[in-house]
Amino acid sequence: MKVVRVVAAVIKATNESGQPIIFTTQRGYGDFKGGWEFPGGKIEAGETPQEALKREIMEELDTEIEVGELIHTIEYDYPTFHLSMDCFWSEIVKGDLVLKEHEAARWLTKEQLDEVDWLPADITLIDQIRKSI
Ligand SMILES: Nc1nc2c([nH]c(=O)n2[C@H]2C[C@H](O)[C@@H](COP(=O)(O)OP(=O)(O)OP(=O)(O)O)O2)c(=O)[nH]1
Repeated sequence: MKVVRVVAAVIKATNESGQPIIFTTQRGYGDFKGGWEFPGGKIEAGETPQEALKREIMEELDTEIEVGELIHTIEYDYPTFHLSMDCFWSEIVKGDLVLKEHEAARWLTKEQLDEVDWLPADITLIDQIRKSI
């Protein structure tokens, strides 16, 4: 099966009440349109995962991020391809998260993590994030 190598940013910040919040975006096009995900995309030849992630977030959200630790590499079989997705903790360095490709975005507290319809591959990661924020 074809393997698709993707990187995704779990962007973390703090709300007015001091609670940790996580940024998520809704797909605006394609097979998974309407599903919620972590922004990111495919790694191009010659890039490290961290370089790819910084590039993708700049392209999609006009924002510079600092890429932190790897949370987990999701391995998931979709019907037509295998997804291998490195998910990194990230923080905003500069920019306003402008939605250039996505339909919508939300900041979620730990309690709100179940309020959106995650892409199938992301569900296992959500439990891990809930435990670690
Ligand atoms: N970025 C991202 N992709 C995800 C997540 N979960 C998940 O299953 N995917 C899948 C959807 C896509 O098939 C692939 C992501 O690649 P992509 O963002 O470059 O997808 P795309 O369809 O826009 O591809 P393309 O038009 O740029 O070629 O991984 C996630 O949380 N973030």
